[in-house]
Amino acid sequence: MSTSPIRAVLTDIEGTTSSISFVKDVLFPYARSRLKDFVAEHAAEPAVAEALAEARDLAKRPDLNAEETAELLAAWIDEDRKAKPLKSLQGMIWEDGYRSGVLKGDIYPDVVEKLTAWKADGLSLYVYSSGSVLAQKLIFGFTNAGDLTPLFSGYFDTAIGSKLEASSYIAIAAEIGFSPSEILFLSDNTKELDAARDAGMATIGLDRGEVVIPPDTTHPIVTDFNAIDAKAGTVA
Ligand SMILES: CSCCC(=O)C(=O)COP(=O)(O)O
Ligand SMILES: [Mg+2]
Repeated sequence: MSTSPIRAVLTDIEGTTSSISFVKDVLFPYARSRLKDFVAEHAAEPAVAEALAEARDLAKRPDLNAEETAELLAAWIDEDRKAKPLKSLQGMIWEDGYRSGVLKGDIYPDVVEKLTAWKADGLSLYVYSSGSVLAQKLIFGFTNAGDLTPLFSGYFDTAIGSKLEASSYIAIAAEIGFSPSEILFLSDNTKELDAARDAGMATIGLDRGEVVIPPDTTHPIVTDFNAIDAKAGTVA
């Protein structure tokens, strides 16, 4: 139960506003199938070169050439590694797909309805996802319900820190200018919810039927956004 009125909602994406199956069965295969060609064509561009260098650093494989680094990154997609350089490159590859109309951000209808209502009710809305900020703007910018980006006041990825560390949530609160206790964090991952609660945020978990929520979790759990009283930071 939150003690101060909630002024902002911070939401995860995969498993919370969009299905895990959309990310795993649509977005990841799209990026994986284009990764090698994308790296071959764009390896000299600064943002791509930086991501490739960061991947080599993370893997402690400074010897890898661009093609070998693309193979390493493809293996990371298969492992669902939430590695920042992989997430940066995925966003760049998805951009073509969204802009050409091949990809459409698949956002749950209850999310569109409730985010719109919460915004109209004066709450500020933010995103915090392992997907890059570019990927976040794309998934919400090119959705099956139109461009939802006007709903959001800001986006955060793991450049601010790991989603499993309380310090990341404290940094987000400081950046958006609210006290942690004025922020409600929504996620399907109870470890992320633990970190946000340790930072002082109100938390609600989403059980969309795709992950096993630990039965002993102490976070309130809902199956969709309709069951959330965002201003109270509790289950409706
Ligand atoms: C931003 S859409 C792509 C989602 C993605 O790549 C990802 O890793 C999502 O992780 P989340 O933190 O939103 O569960
Ligand atoms: Mg998630």
